Amino acid sequence: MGALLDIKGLRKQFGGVTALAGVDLAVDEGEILGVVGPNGSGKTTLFNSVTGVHKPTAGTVSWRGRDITGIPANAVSRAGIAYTFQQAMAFPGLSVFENVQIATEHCSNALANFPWTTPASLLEFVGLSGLSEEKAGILPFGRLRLLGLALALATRPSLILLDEPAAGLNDRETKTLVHLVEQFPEHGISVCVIDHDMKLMQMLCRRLAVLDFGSKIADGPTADVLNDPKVLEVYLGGAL
Ligand SMILES: Nc1ncnc2c1ncn2[C@@H]1O[C@H](COP(=O)(O)OP(=O)(O)OP(=O)(O)O)[C@@H](O)[C@H]1O
Repeated sequence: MGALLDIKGLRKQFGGVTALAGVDLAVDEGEILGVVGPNGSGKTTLFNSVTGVHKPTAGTVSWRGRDITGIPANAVSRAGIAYTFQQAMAFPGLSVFENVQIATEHCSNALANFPWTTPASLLEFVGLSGLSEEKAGILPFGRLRLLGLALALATRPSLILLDEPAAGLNDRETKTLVHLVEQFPEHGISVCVIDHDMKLMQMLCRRLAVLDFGSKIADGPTADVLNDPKVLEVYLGGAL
């Protein structure tokens, strides 16, 4: 069986800056894949070039065997790919419940056996039931992150791209996040996650891909990749 998401030769140029220099990356059904790399190595550009935020300069993105290269963000979402940004996106003046309600109402994906089809079930899953009447704008950062996860799940995706989901979270919040994300594959949701927190990546991902200057320099089982001399060299020549 082919990969769920199959990226081939992806290239993104911003004027004279080569953010992606021809990246191949496949996400398989049911996996949690990690993408790491130093600042500016192209991780967010990779997500942006898959999700319609940027049009790739060259290369292809296939989704379940269909070419989706350069399609707009709303079409990517309808296809079943959700994206959580580094900054959680929610309407600050609306309640937590209303935010999730709007997201569920705009969902047209009919994923069989999807467990969280109502705003209440989504809020319960991410542990925000008790805050459903609060305005999203007053939520502390960690809770806002959980709301971002609920909003992504509300689109009933088959794949979620998480961009630095644990940035700014404390240890307890990070554990909560890991506990939630670990459950996604058993509900038919694959995951591709970017983060700098190697402890988090080791907890979540059996496979890691490493970007450096817009090129993939390693891709394989997490423990192997973290011991790869090329990867150690990129991380300041030190142990991770
Ligand atoms: N919209 C843009 N316009 C111009 N250059 C950009 C743009 N977005 C990214 N870049 C450049 O592309 C390169 C890759 O950036 P990107 O944000 O993808 O890296 P990253 O690995 O996600 O970094 P970080 O870990 O710091 O978030 C960098 O040199 C960055 O300055």
